[in-house]
Amino acid sequence: MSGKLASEYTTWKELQQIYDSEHGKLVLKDLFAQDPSRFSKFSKEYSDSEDASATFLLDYSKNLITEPVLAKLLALAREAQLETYRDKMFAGEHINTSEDRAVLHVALRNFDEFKIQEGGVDEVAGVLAHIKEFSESVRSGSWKGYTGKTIDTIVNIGIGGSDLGPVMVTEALRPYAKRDLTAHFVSNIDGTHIAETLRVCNPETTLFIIASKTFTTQETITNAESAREWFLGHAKDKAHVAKHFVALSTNTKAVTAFGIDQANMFAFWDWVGGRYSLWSAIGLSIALVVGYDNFEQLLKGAHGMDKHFKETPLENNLPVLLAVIGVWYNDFYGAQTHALLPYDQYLHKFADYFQQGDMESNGKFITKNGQRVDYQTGPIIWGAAGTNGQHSFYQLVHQGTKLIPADFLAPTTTHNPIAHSKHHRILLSNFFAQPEALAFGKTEAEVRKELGSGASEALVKSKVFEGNRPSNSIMFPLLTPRTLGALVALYEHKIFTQGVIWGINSFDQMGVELGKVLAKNILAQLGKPEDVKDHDSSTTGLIHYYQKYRKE
Ligand SMILES: O=P(O)(O)OC[C@H]1O[C@](O)(CO)[C@@H](O)[C@@H]1O
Repeated sequence: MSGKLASEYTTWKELQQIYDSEHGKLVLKDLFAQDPSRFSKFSKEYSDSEDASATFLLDYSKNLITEPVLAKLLALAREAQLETYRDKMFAGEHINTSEDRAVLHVALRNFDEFKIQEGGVDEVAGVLAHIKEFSESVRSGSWKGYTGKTIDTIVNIGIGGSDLGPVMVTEALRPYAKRDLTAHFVSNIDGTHIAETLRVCNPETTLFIIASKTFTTQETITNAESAREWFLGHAKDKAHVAKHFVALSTNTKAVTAFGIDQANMFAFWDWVGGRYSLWSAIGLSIALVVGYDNFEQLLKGAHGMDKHFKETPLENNLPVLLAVIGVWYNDFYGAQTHALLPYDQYLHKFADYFQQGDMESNGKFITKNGQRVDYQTGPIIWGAAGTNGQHSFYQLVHQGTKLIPADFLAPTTTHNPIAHSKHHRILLSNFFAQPEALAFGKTEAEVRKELGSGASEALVKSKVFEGNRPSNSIMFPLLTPRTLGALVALYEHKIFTQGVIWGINSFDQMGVELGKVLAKNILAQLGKPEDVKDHDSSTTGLIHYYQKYRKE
């Protein structure tokens, strides 16, 4: 990130030349045929240096790369000064320049290993101790509600990063969950979300966790106020709020103004970005559901990946490899999306989580220096847990007109080996087959042979799979808290690396502001048709339609 646009880097131009002259030769079938050691060249095993059980294999051999292409992509990362920016992040420099903030989610899972200078870093251990003490008191039943009953339900009220991380992780770590503690997550301002949740809650045994970094987010505060009103409708006495409402926030003033005791507030700091906050107090619901020890394992797993990212040469650095290969497709092949396809039902929220993680981080057309980019930045992230996607959108992935790079993820061992792991073997056979089909396809000659001479030309053509569609495969022994931590941090650092290459600030989110301001203005005009002012005819027409048909 040298003040230049990425497209001005020498290596970028060289990559463009390579793409222009050689991409036609990058055919996976041929690349594998020419090199029997391609898999061993282009795959790496990660192992947490302190706990070898947190390990995974990254196979990136089914990508449209050769050793020279990969070397040039890594040279691009170097020309963008990735190593310098990585070190700045770990040192606590204010690399979030537009907000003049450090970017230190890595400090939340550091356990005193790296030296990081920034106010609040020395308070991390204290907040973790608070999370431990509180989560253990709720889980053990010693924390009592206003009628003396133990808590059996938690409702996390938050949105964006204050919701998606806890949702994704509590789903991913269900095998470790306390089964008699029900967790709900309310995010949407649509009253249906809180109403349907409260319908199944008992005020005497429910704990509300109000999760908001700023404690000003309209959705969260409105939902929290409705929850408090519902609660007081039953409990009557405001003093009981202390037993049933806690806050996770950086904004002490707003938390106390809401009526939550400061003793029941779990703090974090402005250097924790919302979409990187599951490791902070925002993870309280995770600790409640899976227990503090498992939450700590999650943090340690992420820390292991932080160490790997910080200390490993780029050639062997897994987040960097994923990032530069992503840049290859995004900026040279013109791919617009990237699919995350976990073959693990527990990871069914993984793509949703990284939709915010990646798209809110790298969905930007202005560089840190205020220049408009002349290349694509962050891809559209999407996906679903296998094998559901196969019966839905894989048709387009295999035979559509778009190039869709994808990551396939799967555990070798399932938490649910029902029917002697028959389900898991079938699941994995699909996990192995899909990348193979994408990469190698099926030729016209093969189809003809299969159909015999009577088949129509149209039928033959429709059954051809062009192949040469790239993917990464990630396999791990079992989805444990530590492995999950490592995987999430792997993608976080991939996003960071791509942001550095593109020269953008991955840590602000100015693009969410305009809609919020317009909505505030419109909210004040919803009363009467004559109040509706200063809009285009479409927006005015829509508001008038609402005013005509609404029922209170
Ligand atoms: O935690 P808060 O402050 O309520 O913010 C929620 C979310 O809103 C955003 O600021 C914008 O969508 C996200 O970055 C953030 O995760």
